Amino acid sequence: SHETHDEVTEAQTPIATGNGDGNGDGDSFECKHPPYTTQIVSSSPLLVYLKGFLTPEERAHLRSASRDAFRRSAIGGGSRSAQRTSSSAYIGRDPVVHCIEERAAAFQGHDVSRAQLEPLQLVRYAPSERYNLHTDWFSDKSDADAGWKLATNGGNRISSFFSYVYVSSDTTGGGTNFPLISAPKDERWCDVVDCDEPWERGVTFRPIEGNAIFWANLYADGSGDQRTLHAGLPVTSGDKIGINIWTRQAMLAEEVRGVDEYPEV
Ligand SMILES: O=C(O)CCC(=O)C(=O)O
Ligand SMILES: [Fe+2]
Repeated sequence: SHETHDEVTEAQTPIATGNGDGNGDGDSFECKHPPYTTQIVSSSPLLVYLKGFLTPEERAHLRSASRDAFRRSAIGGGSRSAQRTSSSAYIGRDPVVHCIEERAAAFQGHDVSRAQLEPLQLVRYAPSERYNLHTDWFSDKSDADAGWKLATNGGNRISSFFSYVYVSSDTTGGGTNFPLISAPKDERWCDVVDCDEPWERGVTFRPIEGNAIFWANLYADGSGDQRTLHAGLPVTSGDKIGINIWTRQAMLAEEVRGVDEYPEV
């Protein structure tokens, strides 16, 4: 219909026209959430697959806004590690980021607010780079600065989104593997799941631009769920950029989240 056509045009034009500085602060941007689809992969722990969670325009913006900010990734405690050989970049809040934050919070229901989200983190992998098996939730034993994280900053990570921002056409490898979650059985999953992996490896999602996985990290009593163990498998060729959206149990201090320049109206 005419209306549908208009919506598509509006969703695509504003970011592209912006003010051209790549900061997403052009005043023409209007947040329009894409009609992404969701499917449950596992109910315990909860793991949901989302198709079309990030639009092509949002992905292009995330890439250009983070281009110069990548540094060798750290793990808990702020240290470099052979466990995680990727580069990461934190991206400041701008209208596009705000829009993605709003979507990520809304997906989790009315009891989760945008103020519980950590600053969004992009992760870039070049060939051979990977992130070995880990959980995203903090355990005070493994994290040198867990006290800082837990006390002042909203507690533990209740959930994670990992979305694929960029996957070069020659990319091989680079799936996201959950060894303790059973792979779904129906062959229709094979468009997003690597069905060539042996079943004892659990489930491996192939990196597909715009799609995302969401999972719950904690049990109802707040303790970490070890079954959420996962890895960013080595990229064997090409490049992969993903984004982490982590939600805490409570609102984060402004010193962590940054002043909210784009409050909800
Ligand atoms: O790269 C991936 O597929 C997963 C990355 C990840 O788990 C993380 O950055 O915490
Ligand atoms: Fe992770």
